[in-house]
Amino acid sequence: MLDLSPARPSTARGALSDPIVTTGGLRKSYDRKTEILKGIDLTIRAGERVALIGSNGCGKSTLLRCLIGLHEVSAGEVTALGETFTGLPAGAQKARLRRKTGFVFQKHCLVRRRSVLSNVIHGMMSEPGSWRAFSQMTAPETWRRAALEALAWVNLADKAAARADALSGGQQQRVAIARALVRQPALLIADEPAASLDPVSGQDVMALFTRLCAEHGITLLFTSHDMSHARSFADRIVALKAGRVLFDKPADTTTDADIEEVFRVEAR
Ligand SMILES: Nc1ncnc2c1ncn2[C@@H]1O[C@H](COP(=O)(O)OP(=O)(O)OP(=O)(O)O)[C@@H](O)[C@H]1O
Repeated sequence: MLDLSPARPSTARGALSDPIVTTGGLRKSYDRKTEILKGIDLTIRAGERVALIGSNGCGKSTLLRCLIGLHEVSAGEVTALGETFTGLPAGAQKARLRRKTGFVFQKHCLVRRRSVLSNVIHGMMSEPGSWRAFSQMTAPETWRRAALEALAWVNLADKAAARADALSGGQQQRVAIARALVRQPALLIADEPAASLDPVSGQDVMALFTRLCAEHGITLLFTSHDMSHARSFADRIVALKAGRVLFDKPADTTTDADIEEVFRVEAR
């Protein structure tokens, strides 16, 4: 059931909260020829909002997937949400990681013909008895209530009975956010969540989920090609270039020159 108490108190200014995700020397290759990530050392602390930036194909999505055990790490170690692993997490670790993590992707991947409410209930899939999350008809009452509550967070409670494909793209992305947050995960991973939206809807969606994460004490790691989103909605910006961390600094001290360097094409 959802905890509807006020947002958990944030860490006192200046004090460091506990690490939620740590990597040491993380390397990733999909084949023997190309190494995508060449030794990533990263720490993300509870309650932080971190933007991961970098040019197309630099490995942002690969890193996100390695952190939560969706892709195998070739070398190095990951500790995420209390689970430490090399390679891939063991089955039980993977299940625990999955339960504590929410995902939002560029393509919201809703089941088009199902109701908005059923789609949000699908967010319960990793819970024990997950078959019951298949539809609102089979879901326990507590899950239905949690899903309705999550829909209220994204201002779509009145659309609960509508078919998912009857909503606009921006509304569908808000449903995907409700689905990701319905279990109140400790960590929200968002891979270009606003990329398929128009500028105004994209801004609204970013503002909405960063506010919800802050209110519910959820740590946020998102990728974006929109530097205004990275600067406005993250506390920290981590830039990847050529398989390494180019910089990792507070968003409010990241300069235009820093950003230019991220996207500057090296002379061959
Ligand atoms: N499952 C996979 N199998 C093989 N290669 C992959 C796989 N996923 C990604 N890659 C390759 O890894 C590299 C990094 O891809 P990735 O999607 O992580 O980059 P990205 O920074 O997220 O890119 P974009 O900004 O374009 O989304 C690319 O060369 C891509 O082709």
